[in-house]
Amino acid sequence: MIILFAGPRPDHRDDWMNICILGAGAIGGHLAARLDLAGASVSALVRGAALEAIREKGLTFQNRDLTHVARIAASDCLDDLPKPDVVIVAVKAQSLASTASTLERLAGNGTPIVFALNGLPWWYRQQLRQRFDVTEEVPAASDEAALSGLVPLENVIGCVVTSANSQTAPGVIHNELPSANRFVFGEATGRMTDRIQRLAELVTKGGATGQAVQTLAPDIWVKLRANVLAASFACLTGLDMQALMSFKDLHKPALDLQGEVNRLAAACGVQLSLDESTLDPTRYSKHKPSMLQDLEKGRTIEFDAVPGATQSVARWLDIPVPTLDIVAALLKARAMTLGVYP
Ligand SMILES: NC(=O)C1=CN([C@@H]2O[C@H](COP(=O)(O)OP(=O)(O)OC[C@H]3O[C@@H](n4cnc5c(N)ncnc54)[C@H](OP(=O)(O)O)[C@@H]3O)[C@@H](O)[C@H]2O)C=CC1
Ligand SMILES: CC(C)(CO)C(=O)C(=O)O
Repeated sequence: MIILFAGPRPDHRDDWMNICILGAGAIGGHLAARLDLAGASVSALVRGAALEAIREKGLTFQNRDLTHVARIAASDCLDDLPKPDVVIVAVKAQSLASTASTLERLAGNGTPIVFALNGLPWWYRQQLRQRFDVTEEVPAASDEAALSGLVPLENVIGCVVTSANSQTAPGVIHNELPSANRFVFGEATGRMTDRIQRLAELVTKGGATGQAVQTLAPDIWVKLRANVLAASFACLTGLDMQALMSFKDLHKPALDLQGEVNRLAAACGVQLSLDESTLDPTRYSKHKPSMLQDLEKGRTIEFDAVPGATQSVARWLDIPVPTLDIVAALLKARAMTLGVYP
């Protein structure tokens, strides 16, 4: 079931939902702005230069159609912020472990926690392990090891984000394509609930596309397939999305990679077909995928959550993924050489 909300922007503040964003970078900042525009009470658990900037000047969100300055409560201490009805986590996957004690505390109070990250989510990997009786141990340093057991699945809401953004200065978020901002919410338990419908409604009121779905797995796999391809190829070549897809020599390996991810998705119950339209450069902007943004800034890349986690599923299910293995090996070598592999 898919529920899509569309409605006018309200001119009043809804008091019924206090939403705390943990990690107000590109995606967390985008969501904070949308929810503020929708009238929710938004706060941010944020640190460093971004905290100073948001306190002094507010959080600035801009694209070619809109500039919005959200005056939101911000702190690096949860106790300073209003008690949240829901928390949205939008850190990089390799930073999830650093949020574990905060999330354990929130989950202990029964607070719903939305995970708005790329890659195969820790909670979905946990479900796949159980479903396929995977005996391989959970890697000790992984987000899955840090969070499973601390955050019960009843508290977990997944969010698949399709939206191109970057943080251009602390507390300043640039959104690349105003017409392509989609946030899909789904319960880890696979139920349709009021809370995911409310989140979708707020995001839509804030001017993006919000959806609530009963089963998030199809969206997870479609987005994973796009990221495995775009993020890996971009990091290997340094090209933005439009330039990448304009380079026709990449189309054959891109389709091979798509086919491999499709086979993994099918084994997990999600049927996908090859989508050649994703290779059309006119669909894209000059956005550099967030993984390339990190690589260029010398920050650790989301290798483990994106190509790495995809390879793990292939090994669990004994499905060959030769193209993915080559791409992942090259990416890992490049990331290690640059010192950005975890
Ligand atoms: N950027 C994009 O266009 C898209 C990104 N995504 C995905 O969204 C997720 C978030 O990415 P993105 O927004 O780009 O990442 P950013 O790096 O822009 O933002 C992450 C923020 O989280 C902060 N953070 C990390 N750990 C903590 C912590 N323990 N407490 C408080 N703050 C913390 C970081 O602060 P600090 O800088 O101090 O480390 C940073 O400000 C990723 O999984 C990404 O792949 C999905 C679709 C598009
Ligand atoms: C490519 C893109 C923008 C798609 O939403 C993305 O996921 C990223 O930059 O990480």
